[in-house]
Amino acid sequence: MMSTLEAWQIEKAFGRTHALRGLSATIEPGEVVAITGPSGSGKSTLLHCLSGIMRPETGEVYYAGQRVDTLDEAARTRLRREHFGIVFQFGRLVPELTAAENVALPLLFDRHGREEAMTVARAWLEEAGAIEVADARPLELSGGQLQRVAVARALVTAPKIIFADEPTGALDSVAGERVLSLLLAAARLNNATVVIVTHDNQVAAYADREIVLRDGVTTGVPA
Ligand SMILES: Nc1ncnc2c1ncn2[C@@H]1O[C@H](COP(=O)(O)OP(=O)(O)OP(=O)(O)O)[C@@H](O)[C@H]1O
Repeated sequence: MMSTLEAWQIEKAFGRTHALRGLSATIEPGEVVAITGPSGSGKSTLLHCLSGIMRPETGEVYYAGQRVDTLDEAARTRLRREHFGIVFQFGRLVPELTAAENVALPLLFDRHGREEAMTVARAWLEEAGAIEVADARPLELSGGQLQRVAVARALVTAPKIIFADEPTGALDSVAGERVLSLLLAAARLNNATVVIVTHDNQVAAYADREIVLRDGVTTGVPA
């Protein structure tokens, strides 16, 4: 089974809004997949269901052959910490911590010693082109720097799958392209799968495959 990710007929509603309406998708190990589609078509909801942040109401989600959607919160959190890395649009770094401490955090949760965690964190900041801001706090960083730190944090545990929700959405095209190529290069180092939600056709062009959503289901027709 390896690290295949599968969704079978998943449905998720928020009140009367049916964000996902029976969506099925399979993502193979090592694939780079862009989830695209118009605003409100369910892209982020799909990412949240695949990554175990959210549970669909019906349908099934599997990671490496293991059912994910029926796991309780603690087990899904453990799965995310051990196997997944997640990059959000605005970094979502902890403001009180330095960039290096933010990157080290997943390792500290994983019970690594502080010194080792900081060494590995700095190595990933170097890889992400953000070593010069290692000791700065998030409020002192530009959007591009924030996202490079967020990428380093997502990769520090060598995840099997990297989920990114509009990782370049807050950046201009030059900074966005830099963050994206860095994310993909780092993923390749680990043979990781990459699942990116994006509005941006340029970002989608980097993907091996596009999953196009419309009204909570996949469509073969590009948006
Ligand atoms: N937490 C929530 N509470 C209520 N409604 C929600 C919630 N999350 C998503 N929705 C609704 O579900 C639908 C799908 O939202 P989702 O964020 O998945 O779409 P999207 O394709 O990622 O949109 P965008 O490109 O604008 O980010 C939308 O109508 C949205 O308003």
